[in-house]
Amino acid sequence: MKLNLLLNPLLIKQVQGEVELDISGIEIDSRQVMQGCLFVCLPGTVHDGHEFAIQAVHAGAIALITEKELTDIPSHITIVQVPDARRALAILADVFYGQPTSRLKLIGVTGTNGKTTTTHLVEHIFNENNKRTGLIGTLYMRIGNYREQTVNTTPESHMLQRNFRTMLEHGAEYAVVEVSSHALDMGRVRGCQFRTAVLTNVTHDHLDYHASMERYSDTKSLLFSQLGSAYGDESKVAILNADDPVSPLYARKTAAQVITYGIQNDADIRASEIQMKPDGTSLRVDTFQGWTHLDLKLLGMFNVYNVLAAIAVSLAERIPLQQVKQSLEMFEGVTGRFEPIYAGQDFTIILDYAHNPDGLENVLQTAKTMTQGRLFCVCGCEGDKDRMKRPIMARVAASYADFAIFTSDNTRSEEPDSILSDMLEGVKGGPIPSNGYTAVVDRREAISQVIELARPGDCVVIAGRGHETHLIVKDQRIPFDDREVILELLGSKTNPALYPEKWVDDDVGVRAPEASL
Ligand SMILES: CC(=O)N[C@H]1[C@@H](OP(=O)(O)OP(=O)(O)OC[C@H]2O[C@@H](n3ccc(=O)[nH]c3=O)[C@H](O)[C@@H]2O)O[C@H](CO)[C@@H](O)[C@@H]1O[C@H](C)C(=O)N[C@@H](C)C(=O)N[C@H](CCC(=O)O)C(=O)O
Ligand SMILES: Nc1ncnc2c1ncn2[C@@H]1O[C@H](COP(=O)(O)OP(=O)(O)OP(=O)(O)O)[C@@H](O)[C@H]1O
Repeated sequence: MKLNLLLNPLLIKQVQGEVELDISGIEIDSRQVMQGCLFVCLPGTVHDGHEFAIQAVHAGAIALITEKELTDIPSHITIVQVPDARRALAILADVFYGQPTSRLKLIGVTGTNGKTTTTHLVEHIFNENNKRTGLIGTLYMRIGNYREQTVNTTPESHMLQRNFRTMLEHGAEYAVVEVSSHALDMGRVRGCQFRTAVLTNVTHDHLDYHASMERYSDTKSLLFSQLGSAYGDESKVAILNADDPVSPLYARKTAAQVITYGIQNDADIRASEIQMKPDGTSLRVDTFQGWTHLDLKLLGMFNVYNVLAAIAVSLAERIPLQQVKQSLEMFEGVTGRFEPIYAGQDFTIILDYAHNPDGLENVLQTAKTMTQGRLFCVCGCEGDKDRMKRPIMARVAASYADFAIFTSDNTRSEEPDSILSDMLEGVKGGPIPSNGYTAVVDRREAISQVIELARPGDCVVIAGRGHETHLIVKDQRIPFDDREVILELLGSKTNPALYPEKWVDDDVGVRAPEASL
């Protein structure tokens, strides 16, 4: 596409050089630049993209979008100075990829927990009902059998728009996308024409970035205010969790029609008669399209909320309730989200992605209701992220589990001991139940200990990492997959020849190591 066409909608401070250029792509990372690219210099949290402009030119960039004047750039390179490079990036990406969201029916899901599960539920229902649907989120971008890996839950706007374009090329009618608070804050979804916005919930997370819950909640509400205030042929819908206290404020911020869902409070779509079983959940759902009974394979009250949100999205798209029911009852769950791992052992192991207080509490609450014996939990907290949630998560784990092992997650630049100390602050001397806990720095060792402790009827929750296959330690990505570790350790436990004699003791109290580092 010609640079001058791309620049048309932009507010520009200054242009230096030729604009009748053919642009082959848009890039924000000098290491990804190809010949003929337009390189957008973004100020970042670690670096300033302007510092890499010359590398981008050497890699093949023929034009630059900048916020500052650059001095060392060869004169044949076009430099376009704009007031705000991030805003410019969103507009450029939208134009470059042919405004794909004006042709896709776009559904955005935001919230602290449940985005991945809800987007997968929506994708599943839509695909089952012959509405070809693409998905973007923490796990991947996918449409049909085509998949691409994503670095962020919500990619930067140039990647996002490229993904939408790919979906259109694969025949998508709908796109369902997880919208993180970081993405809303950084304007990654600016330019996206959302048709439906969904809120799962707002609870404590990411306060390293957003600083306060007020700020975090305000950022999430942007998805709803950005639905726009025009009423065209297509009606915009905001789907809100009636049991979350932020919802009335979010309703006020949007001009769209509102559908509420919930369990406790009055709602347009409401679940009742909820029964948790070992292999699923049954419930009654009352909607503005009548009522039905559901027998889900999903476990957990939190998943009832995710299902209600997905029902709301589906009914807004006029999919009949009975068809929604049939699709939901076939849904098997999402990888690493309350996923039972079975390798012939005589106790339950749940692999889960809960990495904040509310997620962990929900998961352990659910696990407790299905457990006849003792409940064990392995969990950790990430380094260089929200320190405030560490003691809270430890307290949650120790309150619900009969025995909790605190261990390492992505430690990044921090020392594992220091993260564990922060966690232990939450259980030391506080008014928590007298359940046992310990801290084991090595994650594999922590999982090994808990598996050895488990006996028939017990349940082990390995939380925090779900689908992840690497641990980030300093600046290294070290292969570590909880699922593989669990299966490997179960292999030795379920194989009697390898079963270690020393673990035959059944008394957790005696075996629990000291509750200190
Ligand atoms: C805090 C944050 O969001 N950081 C994002 C940001 O990185 P950054 O600001 O640190 O970038 P930087 O390293 O300072 O570099 C600044 C600029 O220089 C460029 N650069 C840098 C080095 C170089 O050699 N050449 C070069 O051109 C970079 O590409 C960038 O454009 O821009 C990068 C490129 O788009 C993102 O990948 C990166 O996300 C990182 C991986 C991240 O962890 N983000 C998290 C906080 C995040 O966004 N999470 C949410 C979900 C959270 C959740 O719900 O759990 C998400 O949507 O993923
Ligand atoms: N509606 C919900 N309410 C509370 N906790 C939930 C809910 N849904 C899922 N969880 C818990 O949160 C974990 C993450 O779920 P999911 O991946 O669907 O959320 P997410 O919002 O996509 O998370 P992330 O943004 O970190 O990728 C699950 O493993 C489960 O423990």
